[in-house]
Amino acid sequence: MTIASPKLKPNQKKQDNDWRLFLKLIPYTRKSRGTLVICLILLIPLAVAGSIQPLIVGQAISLLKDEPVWGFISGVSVAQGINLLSGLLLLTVLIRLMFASLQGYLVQKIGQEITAEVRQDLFNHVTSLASSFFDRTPVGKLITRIASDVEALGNVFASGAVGVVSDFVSIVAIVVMIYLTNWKLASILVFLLIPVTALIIYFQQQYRKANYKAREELSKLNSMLQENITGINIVQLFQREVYNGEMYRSINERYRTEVDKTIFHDSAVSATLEWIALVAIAAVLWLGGVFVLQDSMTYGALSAFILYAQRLFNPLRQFADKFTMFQSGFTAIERITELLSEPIEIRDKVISVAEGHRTLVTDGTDNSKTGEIRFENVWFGYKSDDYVIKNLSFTIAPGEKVALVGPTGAGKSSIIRLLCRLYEPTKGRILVDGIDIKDIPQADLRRYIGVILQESFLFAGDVKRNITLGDNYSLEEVQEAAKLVNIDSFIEDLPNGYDTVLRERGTNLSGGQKQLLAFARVAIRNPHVLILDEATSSLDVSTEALIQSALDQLLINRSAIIIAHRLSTIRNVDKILVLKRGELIESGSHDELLATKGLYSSLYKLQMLGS
Ligand SMILES: Nc1ncnc2c1ncn2[C@@H]1O[C@H](COP(=O)(O)OP(=O)(O)OP(=O)(O)O)[C@@H](O)[C@H]1O
Repeated sequence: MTIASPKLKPNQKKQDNDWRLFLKLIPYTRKSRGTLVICLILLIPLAVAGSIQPLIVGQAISLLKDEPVWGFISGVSVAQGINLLSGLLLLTVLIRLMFASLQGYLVQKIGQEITAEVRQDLFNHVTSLASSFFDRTPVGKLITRIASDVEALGNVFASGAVGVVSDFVSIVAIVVMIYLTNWKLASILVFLLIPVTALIIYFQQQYRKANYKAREELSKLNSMLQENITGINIVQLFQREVYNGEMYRSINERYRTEVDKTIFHDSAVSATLEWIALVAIAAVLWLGGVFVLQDSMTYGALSAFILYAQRLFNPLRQFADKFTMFQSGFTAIERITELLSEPIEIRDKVISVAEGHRTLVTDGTDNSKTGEIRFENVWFGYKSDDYVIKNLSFTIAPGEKVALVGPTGAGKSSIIRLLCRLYEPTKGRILVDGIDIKDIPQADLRRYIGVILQESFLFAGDVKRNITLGDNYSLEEVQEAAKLVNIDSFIEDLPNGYDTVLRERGTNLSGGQKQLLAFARVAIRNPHVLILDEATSSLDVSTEALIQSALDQLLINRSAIIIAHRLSTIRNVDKILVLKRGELIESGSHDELLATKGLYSSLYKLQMLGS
């Protein structure tokens, strides 16, 4: 399920936007619809029980003052009447107590269900977004949205949503009751409601604006915190603690200022209501006193009225409190919607049945005829006007080993990212076994190609899980893969072998050790094409030799693209493609390129001189 909507900026909001935002959540209530209906039905007994309580108190006072009372207590003694009325009052209290707790529980439950579903949708959506999205979005910002915005939304449902409806029903019930009791006094109260409502709406709007800004500042604050924790080594090595602390302080200060504004507007609502409630009670006492003196109103009715006046402002105050939460909730929905409507730029092509699926051969044992890679006039730039790959064309035949060589920033890694479809070419086509990669489901493509990067990411969990990554491989298969890349003895030497628990991001392993696991991770998947992007550069010479001999095994009958700065490691490949600023400038075998005396030959000679 996804919420798709045009992006909303805070200053573009129209009045009805709040409700439009709210409606976006309706699909999420589908599962809890039954519970929601029960909550709404419970509102009726709750409102009725609440609104007759002042009347019962009024009747008791009338009974004591010998004024006209309800029929069923007029024929009994005062003591009996008081007993009956107390019993009735107790009953209403019990009804409210019972139903209010049941309703509270059910509403919380619905809130949690909806929140969980929104959170899941956000996770699924964010993990489907293309790399370019992550290039421009700070991690802390994403985490804030997924964690605290969803939480704010949860709070709306947990105590706000049905609560507001219940407050509204209470207000309506009280208004009906007071009009039935005395329309003149009732009109004073209702008249006072008008300026109160206007003031509340004004303060709420201000609150909403401040809240949006506060959330934005919180995102920035979290981004910075996340950056500093992730890069803690650099922060400490370059003594950036004080400098970064100052930057953090200034964002923190801005966040505090915005939160202050939200608190001010929130308190302003409560203070206004407090003040108006007192004015209302004074007005009722004054005018009601006059009516009692003129004998046009009973003491009992006046007492009931004073209680009503208090109660009318109570739900209004709660209404205002919840409105604050609602405003935070709307801000949260707005920001969540923004993220959910972030387009998934790289999608699998929808293929009609007639067209048929074009999938790669992934389960054959003979890899020698598969794994052809062709770039056809490919152009690509991370920014639209700045090409880092320019009109690139080359073909890698099945089983061929090709090295990409070139100075830093020449575009070698970008070629790999394009081939794995982490980014889309701006122009041109990339084909694998004659099929445009846009026509291949991403999962198939990425299963077909095994990539080992310079630095591998490890997840918290044990060694085995870091190799299987949740796929269904037996321990024997994992051991076999480890043996294939010569790292079985390394794993067996770990404290608990394959069950050794790795900490987050694998910090209890060295850079080279992490890399070894990455080799097993790819080997177990038996890919048709192997890509090594500076994969062995973090290994010491003897480990590299060990891995290299394993790699030679792994590379048999498989196409491979190898990126290496140490040119001595790629001497034996079938073909070397030399890139400079995104362009292919030389191509051929090691010997051919040396003979042409171009960029490759000068790079190679420089390295030979160095060593
Ligand atoms: N995520 C990104 N966003 C914007 N520009 C990028 C991004 N990644 C790389 N670039 C730019 O693209 C160009 C090519 O980068 P690429 O990583 O492909 O080079 P490379 O040849 O692999 O370099 P190296 O040998 O240093 O790894 C560089 O100029 C780099 O600044």
